[in-house]
Amino acid sequence: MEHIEEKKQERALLVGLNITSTAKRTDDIDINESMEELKELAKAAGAEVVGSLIQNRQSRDSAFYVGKGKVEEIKAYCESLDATMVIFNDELSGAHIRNIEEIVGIKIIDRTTLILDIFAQRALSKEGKLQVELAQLNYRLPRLYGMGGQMSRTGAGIGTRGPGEQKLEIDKRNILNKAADIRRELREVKKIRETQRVQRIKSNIPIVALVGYTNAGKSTLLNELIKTHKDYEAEKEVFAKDMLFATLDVTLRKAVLPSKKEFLAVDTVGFVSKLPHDLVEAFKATLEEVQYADLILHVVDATNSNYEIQMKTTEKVLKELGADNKNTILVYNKIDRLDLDIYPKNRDDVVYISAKKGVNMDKLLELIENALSEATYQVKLLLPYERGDIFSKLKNKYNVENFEYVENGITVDVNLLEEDYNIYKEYILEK
Ligand SMILES: Nc1nc2c(ncn2[C@@H]2O[C@H](COP(=O)(O)OP(=O)(O)OP(=O)(O)O)[C@@H](O)[C@H]2O)c(=O)[nH]1
Ligand SMILES: [Mg+2]
Repeated sequence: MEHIEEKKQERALLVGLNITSTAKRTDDIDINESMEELKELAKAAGAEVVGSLIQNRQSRDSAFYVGKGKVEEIKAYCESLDATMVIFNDELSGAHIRNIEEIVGIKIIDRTTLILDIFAQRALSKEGKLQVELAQLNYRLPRLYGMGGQMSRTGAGIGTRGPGEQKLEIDKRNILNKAADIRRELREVKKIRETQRVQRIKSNIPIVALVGYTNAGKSTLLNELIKTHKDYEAEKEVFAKDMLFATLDVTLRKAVLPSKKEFLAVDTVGFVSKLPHDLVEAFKATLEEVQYADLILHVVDATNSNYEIQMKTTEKVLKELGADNKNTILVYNKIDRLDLDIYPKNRDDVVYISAKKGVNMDKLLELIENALSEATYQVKLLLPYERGDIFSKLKNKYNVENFEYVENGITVDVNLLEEDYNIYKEYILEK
């Protein structure tokens, strides 16, 4: 049985283009590092990487991306390596794929397809699956006439999972209809999510979202954070592994602060450089948890030689999500692997930890506690009777248990978020 499985594994040749002419953007990963990451992505998708090459060019070739001569070289190289597919490090147009495929004669995919494929393999929740499918349809739409014969003939394997093989051939109209259906379904899921969110906000439990580059240690940290909660059981731990995109679904778990106050820790999908825009778009719904979080922990793998670029990538995605102005603590992780005599000093918004070894967790929890306590204000409001609208708004959003009808209005005890504190300041009776 086993060797049959092995036979099916794709043998991938990786191809990168290093553009030499234009001024290099500072947030671009070095081409060698980028290829190393592509290799990890290919492995995460289940392929065996049999070779890797980089082409230096002044600019990309309009028809063959890396140039026709190079494509011919790739063909010969693939034959000698017995490769079954070629993975390009950038997003290709439909014409590029078709032209290159015609010469090389085996399946050609790009980085975007590879990432979408990993997501399609890993998505577990209904919402996750819908989101990936939507991203795949959006990717395919402009390339409908570009995906060549190889794609349709192979029938299985990386790049063909998801919406299914036949769907590659359905016309644009069908794809558009399908995309509209998925959007509708996602809106339904979103409604449920919103209801849950309102309940959470009403219960006054603050939400702390763990975000960061893939493999930074977000899930490991979440598992460490939840251990002290009274309801902790091993089954509540989330999947953490040395693998890109180990996490795809957003998971919320209860954790507890030194003051015994509870908070909800949210594990999220990791980011990666050149993350397909369609995917960010599609995952916006899931990542809304991040937008609504009271606090963000930006988890960074401090041992990664590219950690600064990884941070920039994460910040860029957060900005796209509209969560860049959130209260954030920078968490440098994996310091157990840093050979330091003296650890850098922790600051109010920066902490150095080892999630795996549980180093400096007390310091992190203290920072979370401080950040969260700043975020809410316990107040007594006096709302005049003609402002019943405010009272209903507060009742919808907060846990309003203590209120009283008095002579000149309603007095309400409520723990306000900063944004509402600023809006309703004028009605404060006492703090
Ligand atoms: N040495 C060391 N390894 C760690 C630490 N934290 C996490 N790791 C390892 O890093 C790898 C990735 O950890 P995860 O927690 O899955 O990372 P993640 O950020 O959730 O990754 P994705 O879900 O793929 O985005 C695992 O092999 C962890 O064991 C740490 O503090 N020290
Ligand atoms: Mg994870």
